[in-house]
Amino acid sequence: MTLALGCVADDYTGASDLANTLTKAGLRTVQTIGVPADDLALPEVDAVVVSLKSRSIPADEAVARSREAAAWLNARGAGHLLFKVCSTFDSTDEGNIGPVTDALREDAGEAIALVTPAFPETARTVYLGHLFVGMVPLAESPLKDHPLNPMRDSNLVRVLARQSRAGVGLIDLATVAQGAEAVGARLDALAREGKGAAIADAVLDRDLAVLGAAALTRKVSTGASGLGLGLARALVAAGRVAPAATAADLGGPIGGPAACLAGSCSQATLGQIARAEAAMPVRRLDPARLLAGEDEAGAALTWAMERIGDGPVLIASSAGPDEVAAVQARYGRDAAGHAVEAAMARIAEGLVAHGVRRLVVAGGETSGAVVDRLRLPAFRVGPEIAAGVPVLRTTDRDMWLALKSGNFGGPDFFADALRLMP
Ligand SMILES: Nc1ncnc2c1ncn2[C@@H]1O[C@H](COP(=O)(O)OP(=O)(O)O)[C@@H](O)[C@H]1O
Ligand SMILES: O=C(O)[C@@H](O)C(=O)COP(=O)(O)O
Repeated sequence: MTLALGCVADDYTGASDLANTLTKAGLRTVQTIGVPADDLALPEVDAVVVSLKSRSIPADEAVARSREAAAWLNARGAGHLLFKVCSTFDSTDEGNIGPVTDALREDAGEAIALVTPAFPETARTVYLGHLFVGMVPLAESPLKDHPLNPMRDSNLVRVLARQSRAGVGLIDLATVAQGAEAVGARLDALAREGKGAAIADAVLDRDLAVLGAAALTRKVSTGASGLGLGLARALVAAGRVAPAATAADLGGPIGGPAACLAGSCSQATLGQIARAEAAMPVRRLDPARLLAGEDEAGAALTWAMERIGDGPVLIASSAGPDEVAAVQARYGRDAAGHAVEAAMARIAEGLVAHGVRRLVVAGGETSGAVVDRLRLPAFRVGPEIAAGVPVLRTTDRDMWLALKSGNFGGPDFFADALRLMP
């Protein structure tokens, strides 16, 4: 297998978002969980997205795991390496986007990497280095209250500079509007000034096509699904990939019981859970009781088993910013997050042990915890449920999954997802 594009994603929902974008752009794509074992059988593909759970771990560990993934992809001839980060640039000043970008760029022998989280399809745009989420700057969006990575600075040149060894420059929209050569020249100029990364503006998909073409002339870039789209278009335009004529055959219906799990506390997910109440039984975990050592997971599982024969159920830990802050103040941010993730993973394991083969998970870290516990090695990518969220089919057994980024999906996401998972 010779890969046109190798991708290292810092979380599992982000990886399926990217795999969805690449598939839609015509690249045959597979998503693996972690670095694949040597004996994992993978179909012939143009792109592999290696999913890591490295967004919110110590930077040195994120660097080590990303390097391992990059080495696996490079050994399969990856022509270009994309480090997939969140379109809302989720990270803290202690890491991990800067350190991983520095490491992958240095390993590839490059002086500078192009970086952009722009993803206009989901209303993430970058102008003069400032990230906008919908109509507001990042620091005024709900991401300011993210439980693990509260984003309080919209200026990504500043954000990335605080995380990076080398300096960070800007490729502004006026330069992007001049085309890929102008972007390349700007990258060269910034590299001569000693910068190791450049935040690139992008507002429309056509800006991403320019950035993709410019990025492809180097070995490494960092971005969200939008840059993936740009790279995919550039690969097809350069004749390095023949766009797949038909979507991969993912196999027939699986049937049986279905369940949804939500650990995201994003505004979008909170709204989707409220809407789901009309369509299915919803059980809310009590994180305070869970952290106090009560068997919330066991109780939720018993509750689910009593109902799942009649239709899908939803179990959610999600809470609004005040409730999350109260739990974190008492138990600590990481301890609270890990305890809730562990409970979700245990519930998922119990559901699958009782025959659930259609599972929807909301939240990046939550999806990581669940998929790891279920030991799923890789996914093929199916139809899109909502922008950034595809249906996934496991490669080693008959199971449908949807891994939803907290922020993505329409108001009826849970019902929409289950409709596409027969
Ligand atoms: N009620 C809660 N209180 C505190 N933390 C929570 C609560 N519910 C979920 N969490 C934690 O918040 C984090 C949400 O992150 P994640 O699953 O990545 O969602 P998103 O996709 O919105 O970023 C997880 O670590 C999860 O365990
Ligand atoms: O780029 C994005 O916004 C998503 O692909 C993503 O990474 C989302 O992360 P979570 O919200 O933590 O799921």
